[in-house]
Amino acid sequence: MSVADRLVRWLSDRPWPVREYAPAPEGLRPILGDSGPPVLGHTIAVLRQGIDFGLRRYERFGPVTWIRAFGTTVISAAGPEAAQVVLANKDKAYSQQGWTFFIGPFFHRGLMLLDFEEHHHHRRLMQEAFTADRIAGYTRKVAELAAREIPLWPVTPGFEVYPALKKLTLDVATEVFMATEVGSEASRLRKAFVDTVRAGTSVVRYPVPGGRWKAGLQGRKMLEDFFRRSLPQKRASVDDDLFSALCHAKTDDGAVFSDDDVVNHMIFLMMAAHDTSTITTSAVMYFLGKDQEWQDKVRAEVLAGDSSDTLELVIKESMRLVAPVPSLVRETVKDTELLGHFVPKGTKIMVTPWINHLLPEYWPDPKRFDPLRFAEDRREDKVHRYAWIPFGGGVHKCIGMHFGMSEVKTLLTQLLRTFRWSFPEGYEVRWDPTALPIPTDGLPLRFEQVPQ
Ligand code: HEM
Repeated sequence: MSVADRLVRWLSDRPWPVREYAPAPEGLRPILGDSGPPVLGHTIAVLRQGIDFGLRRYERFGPVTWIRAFGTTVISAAGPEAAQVVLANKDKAYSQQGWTFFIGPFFHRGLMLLDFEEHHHHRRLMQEAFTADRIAGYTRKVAELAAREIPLWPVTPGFEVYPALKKLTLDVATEVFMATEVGSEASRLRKAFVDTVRAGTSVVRYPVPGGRWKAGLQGRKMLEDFFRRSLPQKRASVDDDLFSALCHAKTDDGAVFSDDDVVNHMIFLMMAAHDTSTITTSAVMYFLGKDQEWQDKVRAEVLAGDSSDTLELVIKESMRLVAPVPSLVRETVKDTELLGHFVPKGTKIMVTPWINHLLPEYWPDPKRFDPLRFAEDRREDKVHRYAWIPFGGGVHKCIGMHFGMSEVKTLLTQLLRTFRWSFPEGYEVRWDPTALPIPTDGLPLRFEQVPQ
C-alpha cells in the first residue's frame, strides 16, 4: 500500500463522531454513520480505496449506514437483504432520481433514469429491441466483427488490451446499434463516451474549464448532435439495428418513441452496453491470464465448439470479483423502513453489488477466483437471490443482460481461438475506483498466436 493510500485509510478510519442520519420514530432505529474528514468527507477514501472502503464500513456499521462523499450524504444499503428491499422496491419508495445527482446532466431520460409508470411504458416499448431474434441478429454481427478485428491485434509484449477492447466494443456498438460507419468521428465519439461516464464522479461538480464535469457536458452535446443528425435516415430505414428498432417500436395501443426519446435512449444504451461489456471482457482476460489452467480449459471447450458452459462459469465468477457496475443509486420519494431503520423521504441510497459479491458470509474465500462456485453442484450464488447481482434486480434489472452476456462470450470465443495470453509473474491489476472499474494501466499482457 502506498504512503498516500495509508494516509487516506488512516484519515477515513479515524473515530469521527458517529451521529444519527435522522431521528427515528418509535419502533424504528436511526441510521448511524459519520461524515469523515471535514469538507470532502469520505470522498477521497471512496475514490482511492473503492470497494475496500465499502467493505470496511460494512464490517463496522453493518448493512445500513450513512457517509458523506461527493458533497452529498448517502445511505449505503449493503449486503443481499438490504439490496433486496431497495431493488425489489415493493413499497415504491425508491426512485431512480438518486442517479440524477451523479449522471443526470449526461444521461437524462435514459431508461435507467425513468421511474414507475413512465419507466414501465418506456421499458415495454424498448423490449421490442431485445427479442430473442433481435439478440441473435446482433450477436451474428458481433461475431463477424470480432473475427475481422481481433486477429489483427499485435503480439507485441506489453500490448494494452483494455483500450483495444474498448475500441472493439465501440465498433460493436456502432455497427450493431446503428449499422453505421462512424469513420472520422470514431475517436471523437469514443472520447465523448469516456467523458460522459467519468463526469459522474467529478469531485468538482461545476463546469470548470479543464474539469471532468465540463468535459462530460461537452461529450453529451456531441453525442446528441450525432444521434439527432442520424435520426431522419433511421426513421426512413428498415435496418435490423437497435437504433432502427427504437425508431419503429410500437405498442399494441399505438404508442411510439418521440425523436427526443430515441436520442436519449440511444445515448444511454450506447454507454450502458459499451463500458459494461468492455469491463467484463477485461476482467475475464485478467483472471484467465493469471490462471493458465482455466484458460486452457475454456479454450479446449471453445475449440471443441460444443458448448460455452465453462466460459459462462468464468464470466460469472469474473463479474463477481469485478462488478462492472459497482454501485446503484436510488432516492426515497417517501418515508420508509429499511431493515428496521428509518429512512426519510429525499434520502439518497446506494446499493453496491460489488460489496454483496465479496461478503464472506455468502462466499467462502471471497477474493479467490473459483468459477466452480457457479457449477450446478455448488451454486453459491443461490444462497441468496441478491448475493450475485451484476445486472441489478427488480424492475430496473438490466434489459441488455442476455445480449451483454452473448456479446462478451462471442468476443472471448474469438480471443481464445486466436491467442493465448499471460502476465508477468506477480502482476496485479488495479481497478480504477473513481468511476467504473477500469484497469488503470490498460492491462498490458503478452499474447501468443494459437496455432490454427
Ligand atoms: C455485461 C454487461 C452489462 C452489465 C454488467 C450491466 C449492468 C446493469 C445494471 C447493474 C443495471 C441496473 C441499474 C439500476 O438498477 O439502477 C443495468 C441497467 C440497464 N442496462 Fe445493463 N449491463 C450490461 C450490459 C448492457 C447492454 C449490452 C445493454 C444494452 C444493449 C444494457 C442496457 C441497460 C439498460 C437500458 C438499463 C436500464 C434498465 C431499466 O432501468 O429498466 N446493459 N445494467
